[in-house]
Parts: sequence; C-alpha cells; structure tokens
Amino acid sequence: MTHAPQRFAFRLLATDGMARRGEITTPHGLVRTPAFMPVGTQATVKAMYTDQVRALGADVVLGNTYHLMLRPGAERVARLGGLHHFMQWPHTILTDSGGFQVMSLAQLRKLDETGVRFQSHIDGQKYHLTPERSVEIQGLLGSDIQMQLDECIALPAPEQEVQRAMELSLRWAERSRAKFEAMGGVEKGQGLYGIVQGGDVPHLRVRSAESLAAMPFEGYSVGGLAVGEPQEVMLRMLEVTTPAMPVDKPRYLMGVGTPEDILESVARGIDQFDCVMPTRAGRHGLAFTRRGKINLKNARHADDPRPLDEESECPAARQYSRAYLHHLVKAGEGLAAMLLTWNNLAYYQQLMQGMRESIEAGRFQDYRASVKEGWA
Ligand SMILES: CNc1nc2c(CC[C@H]3O[C@@H](OC)[C@H](O)[C@@H]3O)c3nc(N)[nH]c(=O)c3cc2[nH]1
Repeated sequence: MTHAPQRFAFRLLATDGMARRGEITTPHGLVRTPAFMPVGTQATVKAMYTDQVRALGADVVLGNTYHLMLRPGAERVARLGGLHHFMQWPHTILTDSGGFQVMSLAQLRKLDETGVRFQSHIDGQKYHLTPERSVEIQGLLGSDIQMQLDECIALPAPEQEVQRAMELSLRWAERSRAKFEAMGGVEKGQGLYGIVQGGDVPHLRVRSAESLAAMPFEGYSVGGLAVGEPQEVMLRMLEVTTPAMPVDKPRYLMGVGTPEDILESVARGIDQFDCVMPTRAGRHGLAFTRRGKINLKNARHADDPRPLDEESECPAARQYSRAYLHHLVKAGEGLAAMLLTWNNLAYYQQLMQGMRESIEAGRFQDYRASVKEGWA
C-alpha cells in the first residue's frame, strides 16, 4: 500500500473579532493564514527567484490556468514533471481556473452553459474551457489548491445579470466538484475551492455562499470583487458574505489588494489574498514601505542618500539609496524591477506576519491602528 498523502486540512488556531489565525495543510506543506500569495501567473513571480520569494515568508504562489494552458500547455508541464518541478517551487501552489482571464484577455469569447469558447490572445488558436477541462488542467499542473470555473462579471451590473452569472457559477461549481473527485483530488490531499459570486447584491451573495457551503469544498473564495467597485462596496460585501461562509474552511478573497484592503478584509474574516499590486508596482517604480508608498520616478529622490527603510530586514529596503533606485528606474535598468519587487513583497509578507502574530496575541485592532498610523 503506497503511503496515502495526508488529506487537505484547515485548522483555526485563534480568532480576534472576525480576524482569524489559521493554517492549511496541503501536499506541499503548511500555509500560515492570513496569507498573502504572490502572483506567478506564467510560472514565475516576475523579477524574483523562487528561493528569494520563499525567504520572504511566502508559503504559496499562484499559477494561472488560462495563461499556462495557452503556453507552454498543461500536458507539456505534466510531461516535464508538473508545475512545482518546472518552476522549482517545492511549496504550495494555488491556481485560478482561468475564467477571469478569459473574460479579460481572450479574443472572440463566447460563454454558454457548457463553458467558454475563445481564441488565444497569443496565436489565435481556438479553445473550449469547461468546468471539467479547467479542473483537468489544474490537476495536470499538480496544483495543491484549485479553483472551480466561474463567471466573474465587472461591476456595476444590472441585478438580473449578476443573478444569471451567480447561478451559472453554482452549476459550474457542481460540475467542477464532480470532476475533481473523479480525478482523485481528495485522495491526493489537494483542495478545490468553490467561488462565491453575487456582485454587489447582498441577498445574491448570501444565496451563493449558502449554496456552495452545502457542497463539500475544501475552501471557499470570494470572487466577483476588486473588479472596479469602490473599496467600501467591497468591504460591505465581505460583511454580508463571510458570516454566511463555513467557519471551519479557508476563505480566499481573489485579486485583493492594497495593504489597506488586506488589513480591512482580515478584519472581516478573510484568510487568503492574491494581488499583482506589489509585483506590478515594483516594475513601475513604486515602493511600499511602513510609511506609505514612494514613487521612485519622482525627481525629488535624485539626491536622497537614505534607503527606503533602514529598519527593514530586506536588503533592497535597507542597503540601497533612494537616489540609486531613482537612477535605475529612470535608466530603465532591470535591477530597478528586481529591487523594488523584492522590497514590495518583503513589505507585504512583513504585514501578514504582523497580522498573524497580533491575532494570536488578541491585539489585532492595535496592530491595524499602528500600521495605519505609519502610513499617515
Ligand atoms: C484583480 N481583481 C480580481 N482578480 C480576480 C480573479 C483573478 C485572480 C487571478 O488573476 C491573476 O492576477 C491578475 C492571478 O493569477 C489571480 O490568480 C478572479 N478569478 C476568478 N476565477 N473569479 C473571480 O471572481 C475573480 C475575481 C477577481 N478580482
């Protein structure tokens, strides 16, 4: 009898109001929550080495079904040993189902009950992404935490449109779950998350959450947010949604967010986050620090000998002058993206570590207040 891998598990270690401190066990290790998951859409966290990402404290990186199915192809990654080996990241990988990217990147897309037909934005090749094919691709990649295929619509949208997309996503949740179980995902210790939709309509959010809670998902995502709505609408939706979600399963708010978004969402019961913000901002000359954001493109840094943050543990924040970083950004040097991405991910992981410790100590509100004071 081969060694049966441990089942996917979530342990709630402490709570402080709605804020939760937990840990997830996956086939590739432990995920400490609240967790920020750097985005590695095309099998790389841009401008970073994987051991560097790990050293900053990340337990999970994200891959993306839409991008990887188009290039290099899921079957090819499987033939080459799976995504963990391919990108040399031996820790947990979470993959999105591709629904979001198809609607935002693909050309000539046609969505119907079966799934979504589209043409690749790379070479125009035709695809038909169904709930079953999305789960199959995520299994081929070897993803530890997989997402159902869903329909995420932009806001604002008419209520009947929000309802249609939410109800379609519920039917796709059932089909995704059936395929995941048929592929033996549960026995492999992998997790499949249902995705709560419902736009900015409270009763649709609750119906989606309760319907998904009745299905045996290992975790639940809050989707359909960070799609153009004001922050207060997003936070209000969390206030109506998380109470309707199972308390003993992880909750992942997709695509969020700024440091403030994350603080406020942890305060409303969210455990997992992903966002391109720290990596994309780093490539555009923007540094996140304990004292707020610094735009290194700005000429006022040209003679400033100070580092970004002399107290940071990250060399990118402690060793290099703002003048040097400004020079690299203006000169279009690759090192600018590398150092600023390193700084930004370090800042985000330090923020998450601070939240985890403060929830354990019952001091989350004090921590939240002290972080916000630093930005003022
Ligand atoms: C930015 N705001 C936002 N992103 C979102 C994503 C993509 C995140 C994925 O998109 C990629 O980042 C651009 C990463 O690889 C990540 O996995 C979503 N994905 C699904 N399946 N359903 C949603 O309702 C959804 C909502 C989002 N809101």
